[in-house]
Amino acid sequence: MVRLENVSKYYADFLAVDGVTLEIREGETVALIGSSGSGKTTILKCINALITRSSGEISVFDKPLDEWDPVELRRKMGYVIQDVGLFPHYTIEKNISLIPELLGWEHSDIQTRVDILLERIHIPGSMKKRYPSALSGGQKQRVGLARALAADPPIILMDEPFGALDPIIRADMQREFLALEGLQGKSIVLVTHDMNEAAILADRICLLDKGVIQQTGTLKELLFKPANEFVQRFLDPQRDSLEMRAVRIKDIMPFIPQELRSRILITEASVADVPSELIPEIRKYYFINRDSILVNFRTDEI
Ligand SMILES: Nc1ncnc2c1ncn2[C@@H]1O[C@H](COP(=O)(O)OP(=O)(O)OP(=O)(O)O)[C@@H](O)[C@H]1O
Repeated sequence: MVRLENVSKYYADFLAVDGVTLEIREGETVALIGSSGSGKTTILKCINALITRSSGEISVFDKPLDEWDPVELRRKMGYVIQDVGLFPHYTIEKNISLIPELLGWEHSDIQTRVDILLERIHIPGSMKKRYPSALSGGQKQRVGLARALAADPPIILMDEPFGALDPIIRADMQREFLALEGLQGKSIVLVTHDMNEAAILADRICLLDKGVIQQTGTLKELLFKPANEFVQRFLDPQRDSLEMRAVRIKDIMPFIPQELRSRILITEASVADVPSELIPEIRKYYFINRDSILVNFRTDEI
């Protein structure tokens, strides 16, 4: 869907992205993660041609980026950025309509689309004539997402989409994001600083340091088969909570007593997603048996 082959980017003589090779497959969410300045935003901007790479190849739907008509490329990619980037002098409705207008949609089709999207992001239709300054941070974020989804692009690029939100709204938005009709089936590249966010939202995680990919893989792979010491150290501060996210209830079922087992209904869920009243008990059995539980993850089964 989107393929980067040995992509590098220099700003003057500073190498910000160094030989990145990465594929984002149809329908998957890939998180680009790494410390500040590791090149995440630069990679995203290279993908949507906001900046030009210095070397390497990028293709979208198997067509080299340079062969795409810029308007057609925008049609394929929605872009969501941290400070939302809503135009303050345009109403909510107008902000969401921008790309469909650019693409020459009929006025009535645009109106219908705006109403559908507002409903999906749980913003009352009565608010569509408001300006962004009259919205909360979480609402602005949702309108930013609606704008990116307006022309139903198959690819969504998101740069720290929840970065400006306080932790509680952030957690709410992450949950909404996972459930949002309209995002299902899309290929998503998500830039984040937050390993937990990557763990919750992404199918695969691409960890960068100083412009170089250190490892691309599932959360399990990064946790239990780190490619190098950098990966290991990057995950260490949150290792317990990340393990809870990677390990599923069914993985620990044999290690918990029958009485507790009968209270757990969804065995496909990760340990982190069990009902809050069960978490302390499950954690207890998880930590007592941790080595036995994790043995499978350290083998080739991942
Ligand atoms: N226009 C520019 N001119 C010069 N250097 C730049 C420019 N844009 C980014 N850089 C540098 O390139 C490096 C990578 O920047 P980039 O914004 O891609 O990193 P990032 O991982 O997204 O960082 P952050 O998490 O802080 O947003 C940084 O050292 C940054 O200072």
